[in-house]
Amino acid sequence: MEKKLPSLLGGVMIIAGGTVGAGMLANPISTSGVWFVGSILILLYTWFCMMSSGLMLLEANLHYPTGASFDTIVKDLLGKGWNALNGLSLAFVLYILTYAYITSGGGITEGFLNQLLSSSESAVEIGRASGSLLFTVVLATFVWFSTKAVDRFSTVLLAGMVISFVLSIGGLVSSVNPTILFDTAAPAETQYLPYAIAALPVCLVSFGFHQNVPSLVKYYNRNAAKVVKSAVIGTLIALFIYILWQLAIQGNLSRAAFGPVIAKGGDIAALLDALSASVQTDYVGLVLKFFAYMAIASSFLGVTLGLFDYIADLFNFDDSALGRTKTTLVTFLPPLFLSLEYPYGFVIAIGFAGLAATIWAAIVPALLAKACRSKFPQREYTVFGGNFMIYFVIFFGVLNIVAQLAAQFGCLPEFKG
Ligand SMILES: N[C@@H](Cc1ccccc1)C(=O)O
Repeated sequence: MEKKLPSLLGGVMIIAGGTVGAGMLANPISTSGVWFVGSILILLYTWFCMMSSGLMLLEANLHYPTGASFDTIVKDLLGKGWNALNGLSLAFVLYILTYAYITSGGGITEGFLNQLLSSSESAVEIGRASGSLLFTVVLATFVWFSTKAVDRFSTVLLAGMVISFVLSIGGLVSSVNPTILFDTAAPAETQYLPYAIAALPVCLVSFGFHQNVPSLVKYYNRNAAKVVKSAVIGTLIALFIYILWQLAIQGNLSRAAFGPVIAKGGDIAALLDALSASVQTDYVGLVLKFFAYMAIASSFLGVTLGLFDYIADLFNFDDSALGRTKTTLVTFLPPLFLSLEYPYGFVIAIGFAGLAATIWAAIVPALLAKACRSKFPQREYTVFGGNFMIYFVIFFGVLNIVAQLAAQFGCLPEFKG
């Protein structure tokens, strides 16, 4: 008798949960130059390409035994060189995201503690470094303790995120101001289009979920139709949430008000403070801060758990208390030091994560699909659109790389608010 497969809902939640994360916090800032209408088009384009590349990964994955890792598949289909590049870009994304989460989580921790410890007579300033340190130590302890501890805590965070998102977004969406949203009060010569390209790599990060594809193949016992449906619906849910988020932020905070936030490297605490100042109710600003905080913490746990396992494997650290301590130090110390040295780098770091994620989450999956179509005559599942889609996704990947490099070398116009 065949075992019953888990319901579709489970897979949709795995994909939606893996996709939605702190990456979305950077979207309104990185798209402040093109503003709302342009940002929706960029999100749609990015969603379509990232969803398709996820399906290409699935196509390649199905030619290998269940549980086969990225490493096995890339080595077999594309060779050692690509595999090394793939592994490096993956590790880089995990490290740089950890740094981004520490800077932003540290900033919010600092703000909360300053508020909590200060009285009307004496203002307490614990400083950014203490905020980052505290944020990292508390969360890293969960990771050090066990995967199960991370799992439990993530579930609590996820529930908190859903509640606070609904509470704050409701208020913000109802107070959207069309003059701000469509920037109708801006002078006629205002330019938007030149800022479109720079937003791409940041949006790409917010649609990254590809590390979950192999687990889903296992979860549904190689039933391709279920995995496809989960990936499409799960990423559509993410798209819907991101559009609501754009509406809430860019409908309340004017384009010009992004200047000071950008000057602080797109610091999330700075964004939330600016927003609190422009919406009337204190309560919305506060709930939103909680939302952002939990989004950062849950992404932090997800990403660092992946990094932890990767490092333990790479250095052969065992699972004893001492082994786990070594792994914890190698996982968390480099990004922690970087964040103490450069505390305002959230959006810049997300952009770099986009550059590296382009390799393993867009270009490599397309190349894998292409290679497996010529290597294996038999096919269980083929992504729609034939070779055209392969080139479409590769073009998207190359465009993202060019965008990030051009921004790096100062060849793109920079929006400063
Ligand atoms: N999408 C995740 C980050 C991520 C990027 C790439 C791969 C996996 C995860 C976020 O928004 O936080």
